Amino acid sequence: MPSIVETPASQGSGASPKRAVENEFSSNIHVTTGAVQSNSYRDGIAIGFRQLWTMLKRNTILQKADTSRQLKSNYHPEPWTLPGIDNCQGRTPKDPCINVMFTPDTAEIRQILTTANKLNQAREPAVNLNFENAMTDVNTLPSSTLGMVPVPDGQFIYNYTLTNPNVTRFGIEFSIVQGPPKNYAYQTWFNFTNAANSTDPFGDSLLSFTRAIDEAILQIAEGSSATLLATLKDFPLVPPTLASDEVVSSLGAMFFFCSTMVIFICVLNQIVTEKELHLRHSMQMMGLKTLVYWLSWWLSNALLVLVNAVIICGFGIAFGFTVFSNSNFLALLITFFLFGLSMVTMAFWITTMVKASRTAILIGIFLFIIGLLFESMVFSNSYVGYIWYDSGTSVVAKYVLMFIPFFNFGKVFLDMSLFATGRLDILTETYIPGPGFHWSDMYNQIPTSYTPTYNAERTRHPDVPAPIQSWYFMLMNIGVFAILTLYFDQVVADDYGNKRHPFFFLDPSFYGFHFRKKLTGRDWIAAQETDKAKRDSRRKKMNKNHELPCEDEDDDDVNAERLLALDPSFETQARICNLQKIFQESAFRKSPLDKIAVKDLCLTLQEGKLLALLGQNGAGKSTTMNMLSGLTKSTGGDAMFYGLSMNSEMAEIRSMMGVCPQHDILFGDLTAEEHIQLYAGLKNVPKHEIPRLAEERLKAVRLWQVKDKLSHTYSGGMKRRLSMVISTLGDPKIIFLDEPTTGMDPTNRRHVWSFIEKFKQGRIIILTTHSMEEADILGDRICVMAHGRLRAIGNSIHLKNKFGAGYRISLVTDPSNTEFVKSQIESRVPDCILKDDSAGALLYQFPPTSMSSIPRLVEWLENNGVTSTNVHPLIQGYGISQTSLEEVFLKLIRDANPDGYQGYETVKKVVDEKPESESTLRNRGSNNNQ
Ligand SMILES: Nc1ncnc2c1ncn2[C@@H]1O[C@H](COP(=O)(O)OP(=O)(O)OP(=O)(O)O)[C@@H](O)[C@H]1O
Repeated sequence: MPSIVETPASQGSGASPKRAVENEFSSNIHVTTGAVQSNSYRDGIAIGFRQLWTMLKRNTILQKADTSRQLKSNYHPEPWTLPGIDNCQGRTPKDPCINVMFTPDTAEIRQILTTANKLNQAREPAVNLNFENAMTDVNTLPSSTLGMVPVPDGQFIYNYTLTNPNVTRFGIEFSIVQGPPKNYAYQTWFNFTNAANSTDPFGDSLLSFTRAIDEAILQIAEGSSATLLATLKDFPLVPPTLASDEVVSSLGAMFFFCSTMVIFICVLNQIVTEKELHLRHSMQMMGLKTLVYWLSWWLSNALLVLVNAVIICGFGIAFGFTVFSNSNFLALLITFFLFGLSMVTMAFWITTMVKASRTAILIGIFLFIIGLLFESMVFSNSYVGYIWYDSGTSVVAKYVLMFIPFFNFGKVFLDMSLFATGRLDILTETYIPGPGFHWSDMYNQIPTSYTPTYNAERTRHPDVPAPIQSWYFMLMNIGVFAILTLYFDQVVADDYGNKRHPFFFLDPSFYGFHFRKKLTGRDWIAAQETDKAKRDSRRKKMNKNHELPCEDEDDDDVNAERLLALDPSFETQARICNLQKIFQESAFRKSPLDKIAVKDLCLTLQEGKLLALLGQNGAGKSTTMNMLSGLTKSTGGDAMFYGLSMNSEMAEIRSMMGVCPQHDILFGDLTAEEHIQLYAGLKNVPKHEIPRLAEERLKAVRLWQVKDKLSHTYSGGMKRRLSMVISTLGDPKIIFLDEPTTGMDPTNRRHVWSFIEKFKQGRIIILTTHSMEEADILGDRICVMAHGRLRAIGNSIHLKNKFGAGYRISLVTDPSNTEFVKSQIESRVPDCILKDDSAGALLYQFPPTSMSSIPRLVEWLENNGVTSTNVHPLIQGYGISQTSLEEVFLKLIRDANPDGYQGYETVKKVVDEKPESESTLRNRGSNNNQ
């Protein structure tokens, strides 16, 4: 401890006492602090150990004190007056019972029991126990309460108490060995449970009974040499197998609900994935009917649900669950089947509103959890399970519950399990087997004995309907969900924006009744013109506040094609008139900013003449194909194929149409041959023809060798070839091929080209492509689109001549002759353009206007070229080439994009040039401020 002392130094220096204290203190502190620092760690451990030791000592002392106090009380218990044995009680207070069963029945044992009875009489309360007739049958129940009953042996006591729980109060099995010394041994059987004849070993009655027997033996054996051995044994309990049965009956609805819900989630996933991959659309384009589509899914899932129901019922019976073994098999099977079907149909309905499979699975899991909680909480006991049927429950709640399949399933399963598995009587703890669930029970209202009294004050019983009602509700669920599926499938917009009017079902044409007169070709064309005029005036009105960019004039050929398409006297197999597609920015209103993907397209199509559609990305080619194939609804105009209108008779057109969409329409888990079988089936190709067709077509596109491989193992080019072949099934008169050769190697592409070339006879084929070579080779007519409009149309030569730069001639001469050769060429073709002149190599361009002069020039080149006689020719060599289609295409695209083509569809000028609104500017300003 630092000490405060006055040192001589402090005194001498005249320092204040405070300073002296500080100095002293601080010097001491220094030492002390050092000592504390060096010892604190060790001291800390030492202190810890010391504290631990102290606490251990304290605990030992406390424990010793506690034990000695307990021992003291055990050694010297409080005195206790033992009561006598009172009368037994049966399963219920009214039921007769047996007080004592004893064995063996000898005079000596009767003497012991008589003495014990007498000794018992001396206590309060006491019952007088008489000897009764012997009992030998374990199934005999007493008709009145019995005193002391002789029985054959200990095994009988075991069996009897097991068969008839809570009937017997005590059993006593003697084993007396005659001495000397004589040994009195006995075993007392007692009821260990808290019910009815409870003989709680720590309570009074068991002690009273053994005490009475012990005293009786001591009294009888008094004066002789004897030993006494008393043991205790509890009666057997209800076999443990009942426990699992109890779980199945109370939570079965939950367990069995799970297997059906797995099917539910799978259905959601399968159908939405099919939609997501556009496989459903492709099948519809190939003629698949909506009703057939749903019915096929429904039937295949019905089979799955049936198998699931059979497996559940089979396993339930095999494992011996009473709810299965004690119920009518057919009733159980129908219950599981109807539940499965209603969940499957509910899944169908959900799929109509979901577009992504991931969302579908999440919804499935969510409903699974909700259902699981529902089944486990509501239908795990009859109290909550039946509370909904009370007159006090709101009618709305009842109706809402009716529409939930798992509510109806839970209810009927609860009914069955209550009948089948019986119940444990709470009062007597006795298992009372159920009467079993019979077919007739489906029609009977649930008896009030099964429906708990749950309102103590008003003691109401819910009026629980017959189980069959839940079946009716499940059937109703199936019907309602099926109707909702078909309705939502029509009115919810698909990926292509197709949807019907919410009241489409009021239109007689939906049911196949067409009261409107079919238009003749002339009237149909007139209608298209009127329609276009209306559209134009509407659009003008809407755009009056927006300055639209000036559109350049249509090309002559395009105008001529328009006139031809709108000329009723022109005979052709198909024509497209003023076809238009606008993708709206907002689902609710039209706006000048809506995307015009295709604008007033007019075309004529002839059999045997393939039309190749070229255009930059986003030009509107696929949208045109989608409209023509019925995948997307047009927003204006129409097309007529063989006298059938695209807008109103698409179903008929589809029967003669084949489509190879831009994205492959293949099922990963089907082989090439199975695809042919599927789509040929949809196209109604005669069954016997399908194998021949498959071989012929697959060989043509070189897929025959891999016909048995699953399509997901195919390369991109192979998938494209298969999609192409599919579009040709069913001998279609109209074929749409949207970029059919994308991703194919040159060899296979040529095979496909030759296949298309042969196939186009007698058919209308429209093909879109980005390959100029493909268009050049296959296209009888080529049209180029840009920004949704037709820019040029004609055959390859015509387009090259019209839009190309003409011919190019390159030649080589001796540099000394260059000027002479130039003068000769320019005199023969005055409007030629010299493009290159270097070291005797000349490159000339001849515009299309100079076409007539070219033969003369070629003749002169030939005469002055290398021949067998002329070894030093003026012209050492020359070559002539025409402008390629690619150059024509690039020129047209350049013309259509005066501001430069970025490689993608530019946003409409009107958007670019739209003046920034005040609010936008304000927002920008505030963002900058931030
Ligand atoms: N569902 C849609 N919603 C909005 N705009 C769309 C939709 N489908 C297409 N478009 C737009 O319509 C225009 C034409 O698209 P389309 O797919 O027909 O072009 P394309 O000529 O087939 O292009 P590509 O050669 O790239 O296939 C594009 O600007 C595109 O962005």
